[in-house]
Amino acid sequence: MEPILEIDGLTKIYAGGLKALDDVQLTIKRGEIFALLGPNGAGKTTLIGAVCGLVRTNGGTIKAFGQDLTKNWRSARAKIGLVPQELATDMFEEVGRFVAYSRGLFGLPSDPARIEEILRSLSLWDKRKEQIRALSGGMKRRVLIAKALAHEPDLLFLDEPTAGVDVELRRDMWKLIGAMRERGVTIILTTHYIEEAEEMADRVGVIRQGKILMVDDKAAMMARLGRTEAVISLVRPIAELPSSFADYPITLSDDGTELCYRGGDGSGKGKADVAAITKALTLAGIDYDGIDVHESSLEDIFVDLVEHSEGETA
Ligand SMILES: Nc1ncnc2c1ncn2[C@@H]1O[C@H](COP(=O)(O)OP(=O)(O)OP(=O)(O)O)[C@@H](O)[C@H]1O
Repeated sequence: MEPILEIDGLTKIYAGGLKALDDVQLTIKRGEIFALLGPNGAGKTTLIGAVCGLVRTNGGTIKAFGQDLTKNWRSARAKIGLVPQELATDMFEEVGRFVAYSRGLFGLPSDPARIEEILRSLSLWDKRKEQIRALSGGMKRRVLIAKALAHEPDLLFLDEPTAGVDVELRRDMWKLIGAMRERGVTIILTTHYIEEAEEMADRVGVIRQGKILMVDDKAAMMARLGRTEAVISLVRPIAELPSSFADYPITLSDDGTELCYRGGDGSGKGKADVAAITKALTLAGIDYDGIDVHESSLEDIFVDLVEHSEGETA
């Protein structure tokens, strides 16, 4: 199927000379949820801004729905929704009017039934006559989502959709994002909460200093870069590792009471290694009284990736 968004060689240099996007290559498939992960200042918002026509780029191409955005910006932009990080609007505006108004901005006729459906799905219907300034932070965020959905976009950008909201609201948001995907909306979200990417995304991209470090299916990324860590506590300290353990990525703690394994590839190899090691310990007459096994999460992988690339680019 034709990708919904194709970004090629995209570069953005801000006025002060800072390269916020550096030859970015990214293809988004229709119907997927794509999570863009990156530390502060990595270029996530700039990338979204470039696709949404808010940031003027210095080079590269952006094709959405098969159209070159630099040549045919308007019709493609009408199919894109953006939920920005912050509300930049007239805070005295009424919720309902604010949301409904955005259809007109994209040349769509008014559709009160559709607006009602969106407001109800976000639990905003009862608040429709309230001024935006009277809402809580989480509710304001829902208003931003409602606004972005009002013109029925096929491609939706959510810039940090759950930053600063409480856990309950975050879970509600995840449900809502899942429901949008059910409707066929392609979703690109940026997040600091790796748990969010782990929960929601089909694919994950990692960006740092304007460069995309890696893009992969979430499951494939965890399988390829995942690690197993295990700490085996010994009953009595040993002076050195028996030579039969030489093939395993194990270290012995300084006091000789703990074996630390760090290996595997996220595919189950690590657990099999740990099982084999415990068997070998028994054979060697070394008693142990505890095993603590930890499979790496997307968070561990992300931290690893960003730290390594820091070493490379510093
Ligand atoms: N208008 C601007 N003028 C100059 N520099 C800018 C401008 N906007 C962003 N930058 C810089 O560009 C870099 C990328 O910023 P961007 O906001 O895209 O990052 P981000 O990944 O969205 O960060 P965060 O997670 O903190 O929101 C940062 O170093 C930022 O300071």
